[in-house]
Amino acid sequence: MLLKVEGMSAGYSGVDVIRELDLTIDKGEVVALLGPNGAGKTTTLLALAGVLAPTSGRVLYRDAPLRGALHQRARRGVSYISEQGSVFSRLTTLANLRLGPGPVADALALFPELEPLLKRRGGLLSGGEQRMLALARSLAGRPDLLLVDELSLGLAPLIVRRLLERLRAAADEAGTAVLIVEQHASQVLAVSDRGYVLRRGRLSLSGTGAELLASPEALQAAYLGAGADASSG
Ligand SMILES: Nc1ncnc2c1ncn2[C@@H]1O[C@H](COP(=O)(O)OP(=O)(O)OP(=O)(O)O)[C@@H](O)[C@H]1O
Repeated sequence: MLLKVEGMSAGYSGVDVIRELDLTIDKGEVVALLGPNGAGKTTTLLALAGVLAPTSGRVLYRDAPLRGALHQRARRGVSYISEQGSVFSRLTTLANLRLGPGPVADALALFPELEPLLKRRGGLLSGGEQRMLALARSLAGRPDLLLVDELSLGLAPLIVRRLLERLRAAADEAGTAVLIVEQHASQVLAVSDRGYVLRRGRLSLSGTGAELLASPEALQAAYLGAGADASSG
């Protein structure tokens, strides 16, 4: 198992907003972390990225504790793309790519769409182009574990599909394990091996991507808190 999270709790100012989470990710797996607004998805990623310290539980990465700040985790192959896109808005696309952990040529091979945009400042790129830039930069470094927050926020479905397919390819071709946070379930589950649904900081449902897609009622119940719900705390 690449990543094993056991009983992880984390929050802000001494108040836990995620509680006792258990989750695993294997090499080459795409795992969706789903749930309604405020469920704790971003908080989970922040805790795994080293931005936020868990208040309890263990996080094992390749059987050893995952510790330290984001840059220290990056050396162990962990990459994190925040909801804001992780793009430096005053730097050009090219400068953004050069700051990345891998060759610029590799980033451009993954997203040739960026080629005509190399001289443009990051802040002037469209939302979709910024997401491509962030993904290209990260994937060029061939991370072992990629944590991605809200890829689809405000983007056209076609672009979302392109980005998700790139992530699936990174998992299949480079063995990257991807944990992807999404509010909208169906598109991401279509490329995911497994999914977890968070509700009010606790896991309320999990299954394979196919299982979760095949049972929209269970998924909806997990979001709304009806039916099979373990998140009443
Ligand atoms: N910096 C913060 N300080 C205090 N509380 C916070 C902070 N960030 C988030 N929270 C609270 O923690 C809870 C979980 O937030 P989180 O952002 O992890 O949810 P989410 O599932 O990612 O939601 P969304 O889909 O809306 O982004 C929410 O109740 C939120 O208000």
